[in-house]
Amino acid sequence: MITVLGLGSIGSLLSCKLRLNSCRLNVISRLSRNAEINYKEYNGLEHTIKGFEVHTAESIPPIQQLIIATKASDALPALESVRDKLNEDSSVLFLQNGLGYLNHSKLKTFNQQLLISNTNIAATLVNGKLIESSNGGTFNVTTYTPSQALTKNSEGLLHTLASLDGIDVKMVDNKDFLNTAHLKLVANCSINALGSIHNCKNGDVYQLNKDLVEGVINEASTVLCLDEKSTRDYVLNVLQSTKDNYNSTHRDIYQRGKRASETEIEYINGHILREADLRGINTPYNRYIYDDFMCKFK
Ligand SMILES: NC(=O)C1=CN([C@@H]2O[C@H](COP(=O)(O)OP(=O)(O)OC[C@H]3O[C@@H](n4cnc5c(N)ncnc54)[C@H](OP(=O)(O)O)[C@@H]3O)[C@@H](O)[C@H]2O)C=CC1
Ligand SMILES: CC(C)(CO)C(=O)C(=O)O
Repeated sequence: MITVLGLGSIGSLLSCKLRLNSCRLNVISRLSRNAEINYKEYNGLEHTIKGFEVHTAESIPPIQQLIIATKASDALPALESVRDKLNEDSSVLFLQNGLGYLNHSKLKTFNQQLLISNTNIAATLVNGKLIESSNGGTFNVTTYTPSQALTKNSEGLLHTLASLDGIDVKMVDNKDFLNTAHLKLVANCSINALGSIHNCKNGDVYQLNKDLVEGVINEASTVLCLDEKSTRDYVLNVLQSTKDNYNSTHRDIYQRGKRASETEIEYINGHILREADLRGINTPYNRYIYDDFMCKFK
């Protein structure tokens, strides 16, 4: 059985899709929440989704297959909070945006199989209502430890994920994963901070910030050694396919009242700045966006 840790936008979306597929699941939330989600599918169909149990980390039964659906900075503390509920053969899937948050020696103390992924599905939870704002999407998945064979629980978890409506799961090797993660990072570098600064949907980011978006794509492609044209095509495609979404950082700022330093921008534009620094590359557009965001929401 799958356990979803974190009942925000993506955790709720996966929980709803699992329930619509008649899968049994447990969810973990820090707040006591109603075990009911009002879900509006991308195609406009609305449902009230029930039938899953909301637990705390303390009350959750033993976990076989875990999806960590928190923000990047919460992912390791969240995993730690359920350490004693995992068995040796449990499987854990990360899906966070951003890079650098898993570079922690603590992860090596987990014997369970860890899977890392990036995804282009999109959703927003507004006032208790979950709005799906992408027409499905893909999870690019790899094992955290390179070239590991999948365990039974990992296979089961990915098989269930792939059976959900609109969800595609691609198992890739570590090199290809890094490539997809880098592309996704450039999309997030172009969208999340700017969408928050301008308080706009993804679909309006480009028109409002054409020069900045083009500058960020150019810089990030250089830093991450990506082909600039295909990176640009990828970013424009994400902007279009998620045009009705307020990005996940926007929600942290406007709905949760988080400060800039508590958001994922540190692992998004911040990651590019750190990599650029290491390699002596000048990234004025990224620097401008990062500083503007940090100053505006300090
Ligand atoms: N939203 C989107 O469209 C997309 C998001 N992503 C990525 O997916 C990840 C999740 O994003 P999103 O769903 O938007 O984020 P949200 O902030 O909406 O949800 C995160 C949830 O995690 C919960 N949480 C954090 N720590 C714990 C913990 N220790 N125990 C239990 N619950 C915890 C938070 O709970 P609490 O309410 O208590 O703070 C919150 O409900 C992020 O990395 C994001 O960048 C990727 C693609 C698209
Ligand atoms: C794909 C996108 C930009 C969707 O909004 C996202 O990853 C996010 O919101 O963080």
